[in-house]
Amino acid sequence: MASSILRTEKLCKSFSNGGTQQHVIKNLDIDIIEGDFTVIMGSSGSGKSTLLYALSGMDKPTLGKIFFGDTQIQDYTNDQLAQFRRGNCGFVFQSVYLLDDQTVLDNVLTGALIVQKNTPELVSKAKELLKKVGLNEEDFKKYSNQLSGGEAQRVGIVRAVINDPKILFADEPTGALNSASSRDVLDIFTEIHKNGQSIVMVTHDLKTALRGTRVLYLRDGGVVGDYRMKPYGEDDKQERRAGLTAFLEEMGW
Ligand SMILES: Nc1ncnc2c1ncn2[C@@H]1O[C@H](COP(=O)(O)OP(=O)(O)OP(=O)(O)O)[C@@H](O)[C@H]1O
Repeated sequence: MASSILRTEKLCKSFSNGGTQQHVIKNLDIDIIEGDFTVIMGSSGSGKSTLLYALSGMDKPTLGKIFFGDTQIQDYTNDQLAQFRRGNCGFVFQSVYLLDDQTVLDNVLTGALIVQKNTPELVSKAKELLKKVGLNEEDFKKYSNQLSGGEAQRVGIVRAVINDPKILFADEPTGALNSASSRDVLDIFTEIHKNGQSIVMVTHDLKTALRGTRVLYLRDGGVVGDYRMKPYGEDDKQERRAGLTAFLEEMGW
């Protein structure tokens, strides 16, 4: 049976903007299921990134509870949250932020060494993952200014999964890429998900959302729509697109 990996109870996140309180997330109860590829959508400013940051321990909620498995993380200190993130979460953002003075391989290893020992097995794993995303031995020695945007994002994904995170969080991972690179990156997400990785991804892009198995639609600080799809590739592409489009139209997207 599908089990919950991340759950919120009455989650609230507010910001003080120019003296007024802006309530972005309001009493939100959601349940993220292990093994799902959950996509968070909603109009601009609906709080998608805010929710992702709260769920992943990058930011603290204003009120409410966040359960990661049986562990509640909402009252963690910044140090505890940092430790929690290192042990449980991987992150892919629109901008990759590779270290300029390190090679591709060292960028991946630097992320890994935060929680793992530098062993020949770790180096082999990093190389194997880099090869899986289409990079070769020559690419491993390159610096970030020698990579295309798509290549850099693929390195970013390897860096995010090298520590086997329980959840991979992504915020508009194809936002800065052209359509060919976007497709390559989305194919990698599909492959990672097929291998059992739980993913939570924010996007405003239909093609990206089509890769998910569940789409949560945010409005007025809450989830107003919850749409399910089969894993990508297991159904007719046109029907899948038509189904998701109809759902999003109903949501007023
Ligand atoms: N650190 C912050 N301080 C103050 N206000 C913030 C902060 N972060 C987000 N907000 C506000 O919260 C609201 C939701 O922002 P958020 O970035 O979560 O929306 P979004 O749905 O991801 O938007 P977009 O699709 O445009 O990226 C916005 O009005 C934003 O100005």
